Amino acid sequence: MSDCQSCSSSCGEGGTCPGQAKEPIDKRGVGRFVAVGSGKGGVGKSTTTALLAVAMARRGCRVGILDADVTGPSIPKLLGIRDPLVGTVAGMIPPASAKLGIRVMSVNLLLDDPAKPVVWRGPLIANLLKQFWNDVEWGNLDYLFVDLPPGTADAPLTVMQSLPLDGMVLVTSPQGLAELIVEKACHMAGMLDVPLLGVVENMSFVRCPGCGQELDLFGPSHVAKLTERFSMPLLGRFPVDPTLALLCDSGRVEDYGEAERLEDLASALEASLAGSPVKGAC
Ligand SMILES: Nc1ncnc2c1ncn2[C@@H]1O[C@H](COP(=O)(O)OP(=O)(O)OP(=O)(O)O)[C@@H](O)[C@H]1O
Repeated sequence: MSDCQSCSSSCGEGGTCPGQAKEPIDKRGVGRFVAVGSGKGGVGKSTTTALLAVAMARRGCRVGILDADVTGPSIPKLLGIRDPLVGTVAGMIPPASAKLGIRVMSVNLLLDDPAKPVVWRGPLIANLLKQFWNDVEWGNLDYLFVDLPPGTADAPLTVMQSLPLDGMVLVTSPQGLAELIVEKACHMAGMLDVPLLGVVENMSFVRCPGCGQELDLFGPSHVAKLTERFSMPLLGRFPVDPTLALLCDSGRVEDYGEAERLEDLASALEASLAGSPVKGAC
């Protein structure tokens, strides 16, 4: 937690000051800690988080996903994980494991009924997110992806301040509104000193099943403006793909067949991360 006594601000927020310097946090056995955020909800942030994890797991990397979207957790559903988790006597919780060995922690794996909503105020959610890092036996991982809650409010702020992030991947879609809101998330990352690793444009186009032509379902892309403005790379573009939607709905996102697109995504992220030394690279 930050120390308000050492801060010149009079915001009265009690430990959530965005401008305050972060104390270094031990990354334990995690090589790369990557947050995935969007600003706007519904653009495919969780799907992209899962695809990033799948791309790295297919390369033989040890991968985890910390589902920080406490009020809208969807990672277990995407990966077909249903069994609730049980803590050990020592108070630590082993994460769940998906088909490719992707380790997962999500609030939905702690609820008796995953359909019940988590109706908690900000401080409770903030504490849970810290426990997801401190009290989970993640073990040694090459990549830990964090599916951030949408927006720029309390919960994403807590994650970005209390986890040892190497950087953040932004997910957007071609709609003007999504681009505008993702800019806010970019500014937030800048305020918190979290490096922007790049942007993934999801739902970029739809391929005509008849002639194969790419159609701009949501209008022309604005992603080049975004990458230029914030000096970050475009990590990948994903089409609106009914097969992907079906795989997500049936908990089989790990079976997504676009091997080349996923490999390109993994390479682009790896290149973006290449600036700083890797611990436990796969
Ligand atoms: N490229 C795509 N093609 C087809 N369907 C997609 C694609 N990307 C995401 N979807 C579908 O869109 C829905 C929303 O995706 P997802 O949950 O990843 O969004 P989100 O941004 O994480 O949402 P929230 O902000 O509510 O957490 C899901 O049903 C998912 O299967």
